[in-house]
Amino acid sequence: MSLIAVANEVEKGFNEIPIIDLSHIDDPDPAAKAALVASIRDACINVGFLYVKNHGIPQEVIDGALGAAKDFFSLSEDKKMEIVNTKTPNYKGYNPLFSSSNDPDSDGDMHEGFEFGWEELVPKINDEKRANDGVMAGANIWPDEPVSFREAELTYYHAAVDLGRKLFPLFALALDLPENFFEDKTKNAAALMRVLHYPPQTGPVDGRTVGIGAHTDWECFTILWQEPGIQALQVLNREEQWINAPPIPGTLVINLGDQFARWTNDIFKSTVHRAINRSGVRRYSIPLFFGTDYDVKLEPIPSCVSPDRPPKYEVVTAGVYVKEKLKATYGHYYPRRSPSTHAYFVKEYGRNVYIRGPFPWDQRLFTLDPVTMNHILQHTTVYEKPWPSRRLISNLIGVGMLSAEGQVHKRQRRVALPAFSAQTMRALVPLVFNKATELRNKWTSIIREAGLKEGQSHLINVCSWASRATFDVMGSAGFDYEFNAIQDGDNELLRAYSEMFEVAVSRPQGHLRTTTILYFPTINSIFPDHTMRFIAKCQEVIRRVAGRLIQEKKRKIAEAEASGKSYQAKDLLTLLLKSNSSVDLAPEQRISDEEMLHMINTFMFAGTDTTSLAMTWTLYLLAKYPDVQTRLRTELLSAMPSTPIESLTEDEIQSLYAVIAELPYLDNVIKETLRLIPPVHSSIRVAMQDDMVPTSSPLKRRTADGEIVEEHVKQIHVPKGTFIHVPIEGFQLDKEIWGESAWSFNPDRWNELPAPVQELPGIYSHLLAFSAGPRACIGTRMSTIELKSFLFTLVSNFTFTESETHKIGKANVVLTRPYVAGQENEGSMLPLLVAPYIPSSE
Ligand code: HEM
Ligand SMILES: O=C(O)CCC(=O)C(=O)O
Ligand SMILES: [Fe+2]
Repeated sequence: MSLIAVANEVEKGFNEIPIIDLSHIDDPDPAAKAALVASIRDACINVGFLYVKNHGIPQEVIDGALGAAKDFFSLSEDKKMEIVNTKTPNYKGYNPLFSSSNDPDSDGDMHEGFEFGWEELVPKINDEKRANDGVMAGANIWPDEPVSFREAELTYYHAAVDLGRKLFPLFALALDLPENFFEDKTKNAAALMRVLHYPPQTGPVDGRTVGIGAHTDWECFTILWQEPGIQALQVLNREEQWINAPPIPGTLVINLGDQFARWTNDIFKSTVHRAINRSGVRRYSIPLFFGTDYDVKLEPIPSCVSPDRPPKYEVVTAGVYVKEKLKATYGHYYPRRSPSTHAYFVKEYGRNVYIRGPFPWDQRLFTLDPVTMNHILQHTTVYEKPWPSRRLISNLIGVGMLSAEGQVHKRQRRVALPAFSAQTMRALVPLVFNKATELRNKWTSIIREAGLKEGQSHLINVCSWASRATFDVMGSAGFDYEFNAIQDGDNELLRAYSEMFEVAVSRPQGHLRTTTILYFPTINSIFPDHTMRFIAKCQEVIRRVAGRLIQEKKRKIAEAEASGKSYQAKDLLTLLLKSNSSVDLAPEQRISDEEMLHMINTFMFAGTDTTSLAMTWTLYLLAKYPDVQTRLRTELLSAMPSTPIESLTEDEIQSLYAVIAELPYLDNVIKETLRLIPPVHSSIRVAMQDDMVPTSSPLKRRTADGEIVEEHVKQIHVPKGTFIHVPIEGFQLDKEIWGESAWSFNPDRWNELPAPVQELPGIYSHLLAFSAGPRACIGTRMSTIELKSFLFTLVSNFTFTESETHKIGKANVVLTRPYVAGQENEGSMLPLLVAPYIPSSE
């Protein structure tokens, strides 16, 4: 009977998973072998899953791998992040909680893992297998602790690979193929192994947050060890019921993957499965995925194809297939960890959660309740910025508005407010346009010098250019000073500022600080000596150069006044100085020259990188969503005057900007970027006294017998000293507030916002991106002018495309910055392919 006929006869689906005894695997008796093959064939055709007993992997080897895995996962997050998988081209190393999405519709898998591929236990100089294994190519990365980790995992790996090598002939026989059919296709053992850790999950399960989302495996077959005693794995049968696949002592699970389904034209099943750990304790599992060599073509075996069963799959190369899957699973353009962690908290514990920080005094309120957050951000005398984060900022830029509290802050904010009024901000428009045009010209000449032909594009690190541009704008709009950063960047003051700010986000152990700085601000508040000396040097330059600017300005204002005129410059410093000397200001409310310097520093610090990141992320999202880019460009071009921008008068620029400011799609695109990727990821406050805080969502509490009960209360008690996490991104990506599509980029959502959005505090379109209340951002208008003017100029003149070879990741290092995967140590970067826009090309 043909294989297809057999399949047709026995194909009946399943309600349980067969257990197959491998003790006869080497039995010379043909009948014993045939019986084994028949039972395997039945399992492969009907279930795609089977258990094997007497598999031959020694218990000590399993115990060793498990023990080392447990030790590894109990290391600190920072330690594990040293070998995070986005640093390698093929996702070897550590994948943090929620960083993978086996089910693309999920909110990320609720497990952390470690992945590696072929490697000899005793490394060989010329490891042919490793050199030849294509997709798996590139060295594994191992943690330096636990010290036995590499050896323990590799020992299990080789035992499992040996088992896999014995299984291939059985599968071949089950397919009526010669026993050695797969031999020349698996020379390099393209086997990937993962060790996985699933934290317990007790909150409601809604399919979006599960240990590992519903998926099929990608290779030929998987050898899966699961921790005894913990049910988590489930397999989907034909009736779409989830069948439990509990660990059975002494067995391993073998399940078939997509490569086999493709070889066999779906006669062998690659069955959907998932894992949810609701046991209340941690769970570990170890899958080893056994595929064919990289270059093997996944062509259907002739006996699996007939006129009635035509080929179901396009022929692809095995390695390419796995590579694509790896990218889809691990290569999100930004990690889902942070929003998933927030969603997980809400699901498990509700919208108001107390969490314990790393220190005994560190009790934190984590809230995603809009009513609670509004109270906290409005009551700035009760909720101050905690001293550790204030000290961090003050150490760098002095006590300016960002880090001051109480009377000092009030005084500074009062003096500064007039300088940021709508009217004075509008006066800056021509100056911002000048800078945008300068950047456009710079890019045009860079592209021209590259000698590009029509239709070609040039790789431009937009992140660095946006940063130069916003420094220039702040220099000239802020204090009438030309950094000339767009031109050459070689300016003493520019270097002092950028190097000093770099320190704030530097990488202490050669890896990025993640959100740690926000969650645990004390760790970073005390700089080591050599860093302090470096900062002192930068501060000395700033004091000298910027101090001189203040004195010069004061002299000019005084000179003008002496001659009966008023000094007419539009920069913030002039306005500040004027506002500070205004007759209605009592002398004790004036700020000193020293404080004035700290204000300048604060604007440099708070107003440049934030805006340049907003610009950078917008260009990135436009590259990522070409339809949005085209639609935006069409809108922008409709506002383009026939006269070149350079020849417009200041008044004409003002009228042009008045039109641009009202363009609806541009506005939507900017809002949507600031929502999806807010430059400031989160902030923190501390309660200076006991307080009763209003809440609009139930509190969850665990009773003595472990049950979770919900209490409907109107207020919660916040004791003095409690830290309050301000989850800016958390609110902006909340699916219960913004709807199911909250994590995707959709500028049109702003035409019709869901009702719960209106409840959000936030000074800018309900977003918390600029915060809310008396300590909200003072520069919202200024950054909007910058964003609109620059995007207008850049998007109408250039096209932006993602670079295939630069995978972009996002890290919260004080601000949310882009990094190129594998090049994190080179600093923040966002290379995009840029080409001049030629009207007929669209
Ligand atoms: C897209 C660009 C910007 C974003 C996303 C942004 C965001 C924020 C946020 C979230 C805060 C509150 C910080 C906290 O509570 O910890 C803040 C405060 C502040 N921002 Fe901005 N900002 C931007 C641009 C600017 C600009 C252009 C300036 C110009 C000078 C500026 C000056 C300030 C100042 C002085 C504060 C402190 C206000 C206070 O505490 O009274 N920002 N900003
Ligand atoms: O942990 C488990 O039981 C399942 C793991 C799995 O399906 C996978 O990693 O592909
Ligand atoms: Fe799987």
